[in-house]
Amino acid sequence: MLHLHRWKILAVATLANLVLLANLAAGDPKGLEEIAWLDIAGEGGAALLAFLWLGLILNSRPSGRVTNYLVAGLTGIFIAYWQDVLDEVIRLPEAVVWDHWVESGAMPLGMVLLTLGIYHWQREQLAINEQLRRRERIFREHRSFDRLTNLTSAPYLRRQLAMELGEAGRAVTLMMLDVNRFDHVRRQLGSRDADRLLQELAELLLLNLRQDDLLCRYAGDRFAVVLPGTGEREATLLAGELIAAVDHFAFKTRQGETHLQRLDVGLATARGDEPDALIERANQDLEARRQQPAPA
Ligand SMILES: Nc1nc2c(ncn2[C@@H]2O[C@H](COP(=O)(O)OP(=O)(O)OP(=O)(O)O)[C@@H](O)[C@H]2O)c(=O)[nH]1
Repeated sequence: MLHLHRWKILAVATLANLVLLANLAAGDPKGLEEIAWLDIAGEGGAALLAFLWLGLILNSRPSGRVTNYLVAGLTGIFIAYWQDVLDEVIRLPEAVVWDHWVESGAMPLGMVLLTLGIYHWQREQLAINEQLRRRERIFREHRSFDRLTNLTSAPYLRRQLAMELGEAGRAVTLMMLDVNRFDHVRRQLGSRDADRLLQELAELLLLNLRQDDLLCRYAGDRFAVVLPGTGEREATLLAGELIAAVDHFAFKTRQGETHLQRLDVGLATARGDEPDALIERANQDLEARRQQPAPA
């Protein structure tokens, strides 16, 4: 990500150099015996840490308002400490006052901007968490994520189901979704477009689910949805909505051709099952529905 922010990095480096040049132009280097090394270590260490935080922020964030606040805040803090360090090695004449402004002005300004940045960052994170809910539901475990779709995988599904099924008195339905004849689709489109189709289908399904539902990639072209607090009737309605959404999804191949696909669905509402038994029933239901003739 650092390459996205090269202007910001250049601006901070230029500012630090300007402060150094202004100190050199206005003052004289102190003798070695005058230097308080402990102060240099403390203030220099703080400047270095502020610079390191700046690098870490820039390396992990896209451009935008929140990043600008964080960078401006940390730059203020870094410059204040940098001036502190320069004060230790360069003696400025009594008449010079701007160094006090750099030190005492940049620090509180930096703190205010950093606080604003952290406040907006927190709001941004809450919004992202809301979006991630349908992928993660209750806990976050990044080793469980499927690289292609960014959805969680079958072991994660089992753990979530175990938690849901442990909650007495609450209906839970498991929905299995499978792309019809995906093997044929993969041969027709090629692996790269088939990969992209799976990714886009995952996004489409997420968009059509409710806040508390959990979508996982069960295996290959099979997805699973945990529907908490949902009985058979409601789950059937939801399944119909997902089928309709996929029916109307006009996937575009890299050649710009339209490809249409169909989703097969299986449902199983928990009746005291263990996770594996519920998954098995949902898979069986999917296979049984496939055998039924398609509605005219
Ligand atoms: N491109 C791509 N293909 C995948 C991926 N995972 C599984 N597949 C392919 O998905 C196909 C799944 O085939 P099947 O299990 O026969 O399922 P199907 O063709 O949908 O058959 P039905 O389920 O009976 O409709 C295989 O060709 C796999 O190679 C993936 O991540 N990317």
